[in-house]
Amino acid sequence: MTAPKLADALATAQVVFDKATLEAAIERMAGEIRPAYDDGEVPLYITVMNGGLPFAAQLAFALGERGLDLEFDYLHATRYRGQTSGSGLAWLHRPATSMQGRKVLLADDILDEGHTLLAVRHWCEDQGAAEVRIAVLAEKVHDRCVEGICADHVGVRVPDAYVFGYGMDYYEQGRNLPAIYALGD
Ligand SMILES: O=P(O)(O)OC[C@H]1O[C@H](OP(=O)(O)OP(=O)(O)O)[C@H](O)[C@@H]1O
Ligand code: HPA
Repeated sequence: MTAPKLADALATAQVVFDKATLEAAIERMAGEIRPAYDDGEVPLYITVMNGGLPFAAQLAFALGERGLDLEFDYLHATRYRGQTSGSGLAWLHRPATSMQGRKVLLADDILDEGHTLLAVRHWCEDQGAAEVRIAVLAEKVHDRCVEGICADHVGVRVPDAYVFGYGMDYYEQGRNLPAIYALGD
């Protein structure tokens, strides 16, 4: 099946957050997160691929500017697989670094229904993480979120529509758009 075209989606999509607003939100988040690591322990910074990549990079620099060192690793768990609705979670890569006794900071693009980050957080806890903190660029506002998950740090709240850009894909396209768009009707 050929994927719907990004250009067609952009023709009717709305910009919900532009680049300047997102950059400011990430700076604010870094300011909020920094004091959680004042004890000098280096957190294990886990990027949730693929969508979390641009946000995680920007947040890492903003934390570095505030004097916080991070140890990097990543995981890839996906339940949308290039589609606009989710199904079962598939783990494509697990971090190689031991989490035993570590403070883990997860960076992802979006908390939508919460299944992905709930499973990821449980996995980190099962691996012996001493603490798991979650930072997401966007949280979707609706009442379908699973019980037992919330983000500790949120950049922006997005409406209940399929969103893309700034790491998030439209059929694996548009991840490097420097704004968040909501898909039109
Ligand atoms: O809260 P949920 O409803 O579980 O959805 C959020 C997850 O979905 C997206 O990942 P996706 O499965 O699209 O994988 P990708 O990052 O590789 O695109 C996104 O990056 C989050 O990890
Ligand atoms: O609205 C979304 N857009 C992109 N990826 C997603 N993963 C969960 N929800 C979304």
